[in-house]
Amino acid sequence: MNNDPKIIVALDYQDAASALNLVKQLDPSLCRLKVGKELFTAAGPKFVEQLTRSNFGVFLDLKFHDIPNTVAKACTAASNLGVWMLNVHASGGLEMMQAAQQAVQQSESKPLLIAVTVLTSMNQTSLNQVGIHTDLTTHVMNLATLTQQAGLDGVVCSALEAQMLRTKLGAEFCLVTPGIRPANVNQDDQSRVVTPADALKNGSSYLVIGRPITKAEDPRKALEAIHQECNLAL
Ligand SMILES: O=C(O)c1cc(=O)[nH]c(=O)n1[C@@H]1O[C@H](COP(=O)(O)O)[C@@H](O)[C@H]1O
Repeated sequence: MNNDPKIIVALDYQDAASALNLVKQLDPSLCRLKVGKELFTAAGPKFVEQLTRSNFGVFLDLKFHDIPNTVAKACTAASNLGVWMLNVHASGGLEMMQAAQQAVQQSESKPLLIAVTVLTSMNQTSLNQVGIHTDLTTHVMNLATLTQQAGLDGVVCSALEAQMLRTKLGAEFCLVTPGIRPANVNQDDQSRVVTPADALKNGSSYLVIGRPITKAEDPRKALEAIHQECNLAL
């Protein structure tokens, strides 16, 4: 029995029924679940509570990015759902992240709070297009350093940056890495992709995986194959 599953399955579905159809094929010892903007908007907080009650660790991925007071209040509401992890955008700034962290620490359940650095769908060109001309890797490092300074538990980044962040920010800092693609699997809209085994070798704490599992003919088998590829306990 694995009490700290490394794989977080992204439940990117349009309704609760479709999500539950996948969840019933999975097991809390094999993975955690991520509820993002699509499913949360369609199925709401009650559905998140239903998942947390079913023993799965739930990562509520709403990537809050607003003024500090608004984000802090949103983090309180999210913490009260009993989730395991939630996130904000690091580019919201130091003050916003500190307010978010304070709200989480004042909650009863104190979930892990992490901040998104540069989305894995972005590359240097897309970063330049939004007016950021810093080298992408340096920008990730700057935002991750700011996140640590704000007292958060970790960041969302690409596993391409995990090694650098692990060395600079220490063993305890949580590195959550989406953009995971087993070899020979479609890259979809992701730009910065890494295989599951390489991501763990690079120092990722948790791998966020959506379509390679949810769109597989047999999602349970796809999840187990990733465990085997990474030598993770089944
Ligand atoms: O915060 C996230 O989870 C996230 C951050 C990021 O930089 N890139 C990224 O892909 N994600 C999420 O991770 C999941 C990746 O899904 P797949 O591309 O289908 O594996 C999606 O739910 C994204 O919303």
